[in-house]
Amino acid sequence: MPDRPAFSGSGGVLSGLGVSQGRAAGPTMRMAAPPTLPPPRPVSDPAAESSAVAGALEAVAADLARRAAGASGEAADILEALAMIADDPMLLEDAQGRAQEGMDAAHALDAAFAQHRDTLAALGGYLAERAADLDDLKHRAVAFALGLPMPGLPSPGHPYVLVAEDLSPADTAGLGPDVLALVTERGGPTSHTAILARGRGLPAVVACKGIMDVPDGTVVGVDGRTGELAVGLTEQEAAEVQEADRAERARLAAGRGPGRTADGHPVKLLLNIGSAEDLRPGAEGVGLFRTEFLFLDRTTAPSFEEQVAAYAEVFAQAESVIVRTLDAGTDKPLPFLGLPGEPNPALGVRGLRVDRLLPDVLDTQLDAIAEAARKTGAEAWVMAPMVTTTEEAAGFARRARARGIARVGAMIEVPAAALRAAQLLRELDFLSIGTNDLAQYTFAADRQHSALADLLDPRQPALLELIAMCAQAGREAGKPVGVCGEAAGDPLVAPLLVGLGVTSLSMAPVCVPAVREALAGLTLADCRERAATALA
Ligand SMILES: C=C(OP(=O)(O)O)C(=O)O
Ligand SMILES: [Mg+2]
Repeated sequence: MPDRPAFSGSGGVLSGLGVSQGRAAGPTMRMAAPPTLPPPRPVSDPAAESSAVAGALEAVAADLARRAAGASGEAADILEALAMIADDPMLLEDAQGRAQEGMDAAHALDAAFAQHRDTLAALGGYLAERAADLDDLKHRAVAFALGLPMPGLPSPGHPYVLVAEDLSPADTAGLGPDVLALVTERGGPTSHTAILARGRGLPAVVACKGIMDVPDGTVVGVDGRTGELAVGLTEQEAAEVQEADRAERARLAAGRGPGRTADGHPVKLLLNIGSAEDLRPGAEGVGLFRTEFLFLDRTTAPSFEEQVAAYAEVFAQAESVIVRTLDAGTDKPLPFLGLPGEPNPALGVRGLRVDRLLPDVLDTQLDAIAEAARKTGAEAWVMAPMVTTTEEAAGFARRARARGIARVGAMIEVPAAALRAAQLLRELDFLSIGTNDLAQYTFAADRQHSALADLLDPRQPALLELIAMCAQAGREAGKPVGVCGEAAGDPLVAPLLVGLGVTSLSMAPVCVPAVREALAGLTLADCRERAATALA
C-alpha cells in the first residue's frame, strides 16, 4: 500500500462503514427529502402568493431543462418531458387561481398538482403511468415555495460528494458523472446502494452518523475502504486526495492475468454486472449478471424481444456469462410484477419464489436467455436466486434444460440450501454462494440495517462454515462452487474463501485488481491457514 495522506480536516472526522473502495474529495451536496406540507398559512396578499406560485414552477422547469441539457439519451428525454409538464400553462393557471382565492403558494401548488395527477390517472394507459412523475415535480415546486432545498438528486453543475439519508436502487442507478462519492446516514454493507456504488467504482460510505448535519458545500475527503470522512479539507488537500486515488487505481490496474495464488492455484476472477455497460476487460467472465437491474423502476413487463436484446448484448461481449434469473422482492421491488404487499417481505415471495405466483415470468426469461445464447453462439449458464430446497432446484433445472440451456445452477443464499449443497449438486451443474443474503438469513439480520453490520461481517465463523460445506460438496461432485456476494470482492476476505475451497470469486469490476493482488501474495496453504484460523 502506498503512503496515504492522513487529513483530518478542520471540521474533524466522521466515520461510517466503507463499502466501496477508493477515495475522493469534493464539496458535499445533500439529497433533500420530499418536503412536509406545513399547516395552511393565512394569506394577506393573494397577488404575492400567485407570483410565488409562478416563480416556483418556473424554477422547477428551469432546473429540469438545465439538467436535460447536461444529460444525454433517454435521461435527457425524460428530463425534457418533465420540464414541459412543469411549464404547462393549465397547471400554472389552476395553481394561481387557488392562490388568488386565498391559498398560500405551497398549498395552491399542492392542490393544483393533485388535480392534474387525478386527471392524468383517469386518462389511463401511458398518461396514467406518468402520474407518478407529477409527485416528484410537486415536491420540487412545493419545496421551492417553502424555501427548502429541492428534493431528488442535486445538480449543482460541478463535481460533488452526494450525501443522503439513504438511496433507492433507482436513485443510485440515475447518478450522473458529476458524483465523486456517496455518503449515506443509513444503509448496510450489502445493501443495493453499496452494490451499485461498487459497480460504478464510486467510493462509498454508509451508516455515517452526523453526515446530514454537514452543511452543503463543505469539502470532505471520503475513504471508501476505512469508512472515514475528513470534514473541511482545503482545496489543496482535496486535490491531493483525488491524485492519490488516481495513482492507486493506476497501480492496481497494471496487474494482469488470471486469478491465482502465489503457488499457481487457479481461482477464476469474475464480474458482477447489471448490464453490458458494466463490463470491463481484465476478468475471466461474468459470474453474476443481475438481470433485475435492467427492469427497475418500470411499470410494464419487459418483453421477450427486449430481454433477448439485453442478454445478447452481454453474451456478445463477455467470454462466459452466468445469468441470474429475476431476483425481485424486498430490497429490489419490481413494480411491473404487481406483487401483493407482504408483512415480512424478506421472508416472503422473493427470488425464485415469485415463480409460485407468476410462472410466466420465469418461462419468458428462460426462453429469452436460450434465444440470446442461440443468436450469439454463447454457452449460457443460468442460475436461480433464493433456491431453498432440492425440489426447487430440480424443477428449475428441468425447465432450463428443456430449453437447451447448457449449465444450470443455483445461488446459495438460504442456510437450508447450504446444508443440502451435496443434494442440490445432484440436480445442478454448479453453485454460486450469495454471501449477502446467506449472511442475512444465517444471522437473522436485515442486510440493509446499519446497526447490525457486525453480524453481517463475512468473517463470521457460522457463515464460513456454511461456505466450507458448499465447497466440500462441490469438490466431491467435481463441480464448481463460487462466491458472488460482496465478500468475494474484499481483498481481506477473498483469501479465506479460497482457503475454504471455492473455485471462483465474482465481484464488482472495480474490485478485481485488489483481489488479484491479494491472492497473488499468498500460497494456497496460506489461504487454508487463514480459513482455519477464522473458522476456529
Ligand atoms: C449476490 C447476492 O445477490 P444480491 O446481492 O443481488 O441479493 C447475494 O445475496 O449475495
Ligand atoms: Mg441475494
